[in-house]
Amino acid sequence: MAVQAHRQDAVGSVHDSVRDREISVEQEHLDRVYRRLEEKIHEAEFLMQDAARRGQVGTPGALAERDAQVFRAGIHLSRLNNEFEDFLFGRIDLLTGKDGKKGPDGAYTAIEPAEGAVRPDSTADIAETLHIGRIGVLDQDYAPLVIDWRAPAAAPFYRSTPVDPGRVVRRRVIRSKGRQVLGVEDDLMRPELTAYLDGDELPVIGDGALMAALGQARSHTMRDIVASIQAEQDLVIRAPAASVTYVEGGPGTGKTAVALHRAAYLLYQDRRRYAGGILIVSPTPLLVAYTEGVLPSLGEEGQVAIRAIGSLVDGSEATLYDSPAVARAKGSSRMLKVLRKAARGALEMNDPPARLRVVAFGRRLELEARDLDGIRHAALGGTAPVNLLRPRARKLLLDALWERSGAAGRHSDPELAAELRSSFDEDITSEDAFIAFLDAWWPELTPGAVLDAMADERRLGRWARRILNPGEVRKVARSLRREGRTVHDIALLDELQAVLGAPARPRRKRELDPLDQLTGLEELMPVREESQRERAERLAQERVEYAHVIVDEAQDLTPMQWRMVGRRGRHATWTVVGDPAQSSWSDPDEAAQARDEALGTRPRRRFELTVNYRNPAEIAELASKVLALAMPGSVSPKAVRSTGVEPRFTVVEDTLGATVRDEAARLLERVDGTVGVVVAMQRREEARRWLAGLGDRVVALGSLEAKGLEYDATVVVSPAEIADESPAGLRVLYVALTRATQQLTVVSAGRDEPDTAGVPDLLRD
Ligand SMILES: Nc1ncnc2c1ncn2[C@@H]1O[C@H](COP(=O)(O)OP(=O)(O)OP(=O)(O)O)[C@@H](O)[C@H]1O
Repeated sequence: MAVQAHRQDAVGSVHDSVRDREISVEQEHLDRVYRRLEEKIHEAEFLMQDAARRGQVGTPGALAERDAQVFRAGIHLSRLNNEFEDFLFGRIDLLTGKDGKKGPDGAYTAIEPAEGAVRPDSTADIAETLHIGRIGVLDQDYAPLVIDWRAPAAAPFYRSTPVDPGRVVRRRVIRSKGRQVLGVEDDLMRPELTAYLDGDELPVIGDGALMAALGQARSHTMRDIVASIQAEQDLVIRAPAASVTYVEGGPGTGKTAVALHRAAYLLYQDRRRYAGGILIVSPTPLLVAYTEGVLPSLGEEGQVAIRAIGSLVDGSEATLYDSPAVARAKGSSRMLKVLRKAARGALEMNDPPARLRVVAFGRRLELEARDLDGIRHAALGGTAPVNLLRPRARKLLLDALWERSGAAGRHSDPELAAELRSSFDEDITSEDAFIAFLDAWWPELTPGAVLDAMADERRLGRWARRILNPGEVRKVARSLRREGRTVHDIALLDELQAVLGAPARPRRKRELDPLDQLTGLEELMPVREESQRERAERLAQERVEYAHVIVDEAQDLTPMQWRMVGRRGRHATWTVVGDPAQSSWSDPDEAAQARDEALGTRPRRRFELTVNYRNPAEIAELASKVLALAMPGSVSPKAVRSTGVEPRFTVVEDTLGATVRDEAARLLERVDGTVGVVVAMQRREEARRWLAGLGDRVVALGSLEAKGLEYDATVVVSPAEIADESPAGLRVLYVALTRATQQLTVVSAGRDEPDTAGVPDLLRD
């Protein structure tokens, strides 16, 4: 288990003066680091000025050199400025290592202590002290002042536990703001040891950095967890990027946090390889907005695109939700066949001409409907995408006309015959009538046009015969007639793009990371002119495939969505994180099959996260009742905190809206941060009106929108209504019940069948 015991009980209450002394020790170190950073900033500024001076020389070589220098200095400055805030957060005190080897960051590499490091009387000397931060800083002599949290030397900060301490004796979390150290908190990894640092006994301070972090009020954006990553999480973050890293864990186990930190780690560890980009697929735009700040806080953004599953196709943005029945049909792999038929059928949707009439070699030639049908049929027999079959169809038309012309037998000499044929083809294909015919008879189709064509129920009925039932056809067609696209439509559009073979976009130059691959001015210019964010957006738009794909909330991807995501990582390595117990997809087996197809035969390394850092035990226990119904036999993650506040149960008295509003207002008074009100999807709009005027600390969410988010307190409205809304309703309810970090109120209506204490049927033992 990751949460370590503290020696505070053993040593009694630590005297304030010891705490103050330790804070001032860290303050001294932080001051040194800042002095060094300032030196580096001056160096960078000097470089920029110097480079500007050189620019006046004006030779092409000098200009290129100037740009390179300005560029490097600019990056340096921007990194330093960005990471100035709160970038030193940890320290480890270590025993002498097994060998005396040092790594590139100047720290000793041995994981285990040297034989004699601990003396027979259980005393030892601290041989090395490392400070951990968001970036690495070396002093003038190349000794490490701060180790980058992603460097191998920093791993013991996260991995070491009292059970398996390695060389670590004391692990310290440093809290600082700007240039000031505010506090320190220690975990002792070898409580049995008396360790000495510079001749004095090693002091141990504090009552748990992790608990302090977990208890903090939540805002509308996620924070990084770089100072308190736990050992089982660190194993995932630093897992080698070969093939597929597959992570399962219950609500609040840090899957999203781990996925984001892993992206930062991979970039640090092999920037060149990931110049091909990292894609993070998130379930909703709300979760994208919630997590967007984490990577910049870790100093990474440029090469990572975080995109909602409904925004993966450029030019189309999902703005609507489908009803569960429609979602089930659209997400299912049955749609694959429907789309293939639609793509072919759509060629004929605009009443194509029934005959072709052209003049060649002064003769009128004609193909009748029956001929044309035969030709279309033969052309569609090819396996290529429909748009790319057009040249084949054109060729078959010309063949038929050639045959009809009777010119084929005119020359026995093959060369002359070929010449005749080519002038025949040229004659026809330059004719306006033929060009117009081809455009109408084999139009170039776009994914959007085909999807729109499926909105016609009769047409869709034809294309989906024996694949969707008539009820599904009616509902899907109706949903496609609405203004705007749903999240499931986006995967259909992407599939259609593959089926149709939409015209390939012009190839652009592969984006190189300028830090590693400084080759010429063309790579420098855009970087200096764009903000990091603009650059990330541009890269995301230009890229179709990525070097690494991270899928968050993977349990929710439908088979069609897996196909869409799979296309973006055909040659990628993958990190897939999810929790089957939270799946809102009705048929998890079908989705698992599609996932396996997307990931191919790549070997998988499985990891499990077992500790719930979000919910207090009181809330986790209530949620586990729904888990038992939704997925009998599954094990809830272990909650690390307890608040002593039991969930509250209320029954609607007057109107649902008034009760919910009162409960939300009550919670707003009790917590400092955010309040989330989770309702069934059909009540989303209504719920927003209920909360009008309560301020921006409170938000109303449909149950599917709550995915991945968290609030200080939540109101879950009518568990039965949420559970009844879809075949996966109980799992969706489990998600809703696990969003709060401090307090939970459950509001029940009649259909919840509350008992006298207000506890709804679904949440009773
Ligand atoms: N090591 C940690 N230190 C501090 N906070 C942590 C740590 N691990 C997770 N957390 C916090 O726990 C909360 C839950 O994390 P996260 O949202 O990543 O979990 P999740 O597994 O993705 O949850 P869900 O499946 O419910 O979406 C977040 O507030 C996160 O910051």
